Amino acid sequence: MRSAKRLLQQCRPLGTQLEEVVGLGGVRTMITDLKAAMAAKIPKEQERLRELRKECGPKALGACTVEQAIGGMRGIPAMLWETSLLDPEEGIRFRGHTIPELEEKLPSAKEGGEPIPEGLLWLLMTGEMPTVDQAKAMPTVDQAKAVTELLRERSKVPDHVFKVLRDLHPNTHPMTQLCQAVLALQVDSKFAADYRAGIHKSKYWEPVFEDSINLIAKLPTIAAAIYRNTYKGGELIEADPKLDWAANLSHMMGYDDEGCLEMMRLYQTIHADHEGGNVSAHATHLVGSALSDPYLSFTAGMTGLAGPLHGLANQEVLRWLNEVRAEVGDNVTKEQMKEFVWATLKSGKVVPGFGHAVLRKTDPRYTCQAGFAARNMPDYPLYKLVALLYDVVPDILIQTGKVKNPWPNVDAHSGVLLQYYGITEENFYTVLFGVSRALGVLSQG
Ligand SMILES: CC(=O)SCCNC(=O)CCNC(=O)[C@H](O)C(C)(C)COP(=O)(O)OP(=O)(O)OC[C@H]1O[C@@H](n2cnc3c(N)ncnc32)[C@H](O)[C@@H]1OP(=O)(O)O
Ligand SMILES: O=C([O-])CC(=O)C(=O)O
Repeated sequence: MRSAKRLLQQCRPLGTQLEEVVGLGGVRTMITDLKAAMAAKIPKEQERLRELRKECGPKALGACTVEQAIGGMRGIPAMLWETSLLDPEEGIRFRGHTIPELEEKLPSAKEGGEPIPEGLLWLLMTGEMPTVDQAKAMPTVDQAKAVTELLRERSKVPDHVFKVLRDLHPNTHPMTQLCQAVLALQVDSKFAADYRAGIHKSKYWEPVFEDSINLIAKLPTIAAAIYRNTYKGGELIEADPKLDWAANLSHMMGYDDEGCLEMMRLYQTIHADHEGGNVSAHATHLVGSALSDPYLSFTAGMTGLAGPLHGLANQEVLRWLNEVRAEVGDNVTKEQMKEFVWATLKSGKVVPGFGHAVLRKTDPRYTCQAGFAARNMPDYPLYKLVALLYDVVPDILIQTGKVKNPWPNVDAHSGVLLQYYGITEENFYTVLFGVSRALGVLSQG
């Protein structure tokens, strides 16, 4: 199943822009409070959806074939997904912006640095690029910085959640731990409480927003606790109040290298959203449609992300690369690599990190990470090994005659960046993916 957004664009009334607010004395101010920004938009968005239904309700979006029904509804434009749009040739656009555009336009923590996910969250939720405080004429703080503060205020994780994590079987996979921790937080769901109290349906968005922000704010601490419990003897590290959301995740895991902080900001930005038809987004949305609260819905998405054909592929890529290195050493030749790829296919396995349900070109998130690696770790052997795969794998997958997209996806490259900065425990990688994915699937709401 895929987003119906492109087909619906023809029916879209004029887009609503986030308005500047004229305050007391006629001084123009810009909304920096994310909830206020949402409150200014939501009634119009609700109206737009009603209009869309009224005007375009009976229009057909496309045909549905038997193959699509058998193939898990791939390619059927059957879901409205506002936050991102996936083009098979071009890749993902977040609210209309490509990955290179985001790298250029989103605010960063330091001059010319990587984008911060707080800016992306503002963009995903409001549909507007966050302002930065460069035009000093505006009596405002940076909108992305305001999101950093909002998340910091809500970041405290209740003790009972740490207890749940500590009591799990020591072999529990980090993704299973993530799901358990999020479910443990559900006791504090504002949406569940307000629903019980009889909230009017036009107001649902408010407690959903509160739950979503509370959850996003707590995820770095939860992820870091899973990491430290599983691999570092359980000694937790406090958040640093000077750091932003993604940098704090790296810091609480125990990685303070400036390069690693920048890598984590980029990683958390680009993994956030991939339209609505992928398993994690679809599962979150599906469960949410039963009015299950954001904690329950997000957990459904995470159980899907934990599958090896979806988010767990980043773990599988590293395992697979380590098998190559164990068998032939670090200086793998092109011929040895080809043999290894064929052996993988002949044993009935997939080549992890290659192929895609929608994309028909190299994933721009792969290209973005390869660019980061070229800038920051040009001589790193694992980076070179992944670059060699790019030369070898697509040709072989084409020769199988059945793979629709032989090019690498996001998961082919993310492990290289993490390994370089010392985060070597590949079983943990999908948790980092999941923390980022919360930004997209919870913004879609
Ligand atoms: C964040 C993400 O989720 S990105 C995806 C991460 N997953 C991976 O990297 C795992 C490897 N890739 C794959 O398994 C697939 O390409 C998927 C799951 C991503 C997409 O699956 P599909 O939409 O079914 O792909 P496609 O239509 O090309 O599949 C046709 C055939 O090619 C096979 N194929 C597709 N990709 C690969 C691959 N990388 N290696 C081997 N075979 C493959 C499929 O298994 C299928 O075989 P079958 O007819 O014997 O069942
Ligand atoms: O879109 C998909 O099917 C899978 C994917 O790349 C993602 O969810 O990031």
